Amino acid sequence: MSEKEAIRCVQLTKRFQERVAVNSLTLSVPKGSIYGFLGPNGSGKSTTIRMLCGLLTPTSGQGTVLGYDVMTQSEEIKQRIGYMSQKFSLYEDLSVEENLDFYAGVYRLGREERKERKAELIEMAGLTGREKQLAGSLSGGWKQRLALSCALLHRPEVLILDEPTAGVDPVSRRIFWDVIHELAGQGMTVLVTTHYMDEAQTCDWIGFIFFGNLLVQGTPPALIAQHQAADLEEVFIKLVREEERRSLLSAEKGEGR
Ligand SMILES: Nc1ncnc2c1ncn2[C@@H]1O[C@H](COP(=O)(O)OP(=O)(O)OP(=O)(O)O)[C@@H](O)[C@H]1O
Repeated sequence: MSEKEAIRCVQLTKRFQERVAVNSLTLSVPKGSIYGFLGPNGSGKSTTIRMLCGLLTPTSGQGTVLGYDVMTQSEEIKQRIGYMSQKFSLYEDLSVEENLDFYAGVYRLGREERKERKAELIEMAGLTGREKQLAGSLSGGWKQRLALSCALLHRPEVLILDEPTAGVDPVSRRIFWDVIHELAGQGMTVLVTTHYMDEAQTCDWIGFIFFGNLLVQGTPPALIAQHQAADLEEVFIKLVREEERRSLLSAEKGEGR
């Protein structure tokens, strides 16, 4: 693993019984970059993320996060990453501040650090004045920024976000992505899944996964040029159609997937 890589997977594979959810995935995320992980529903993005976070054991292959092995060093990884799952893990009956306190406790922050981080993150998320508001009464965009703040309390070096903006309005999405870019500008590595191509367009790197297979990886302009497409959405559609044609052909030849 190079010093410049934050995340590396080599032939990472996850099977659920007969189903191959992630098939021999090899990818690399440079430190300080934003890597957009794209693919249709059910293509293996969340499964990959769960393996990288140490929440799911790979069937085979290798994965490292900041040089730590996902198979054997998941505790070291968990201490150094911030993870936001598809369903924000907030306590709806706790206030903004109480949610932050809860996660500060999980990350075992000392009193002073807790106070300092809470103040910084409340400001960063634009939650000033809402400290006493119940998380359950916040709109989607605020919930999302609170969940991000909770994931950042322990100053992680890598941020892993699984569809953080699903169902959030365009203005909130824009504010959220401004924060993501600011964090990356400060050296944070971000791995993020999204179905929104306007968001993907602003990533430094893109990986497209389909039925567990990583089809392509590159910068948005390089992928658009390679596929002679107008934009990333067209690249995405072309890749999916090509794959569907290929799997149809192999099914006709009796090869199966
Ligand atoms: N715990 C599990 N047991 C069995 N199959 C699973 C499990 N988790 C995921 N799968 C299957 O693995 C495949 C990949 O799912 P995954 O959730 O990783 O896809 P995804 O790309 O994140 O999809 P989405 O965009 O809908 O979140 C799917 O076919 C899914 O049904």
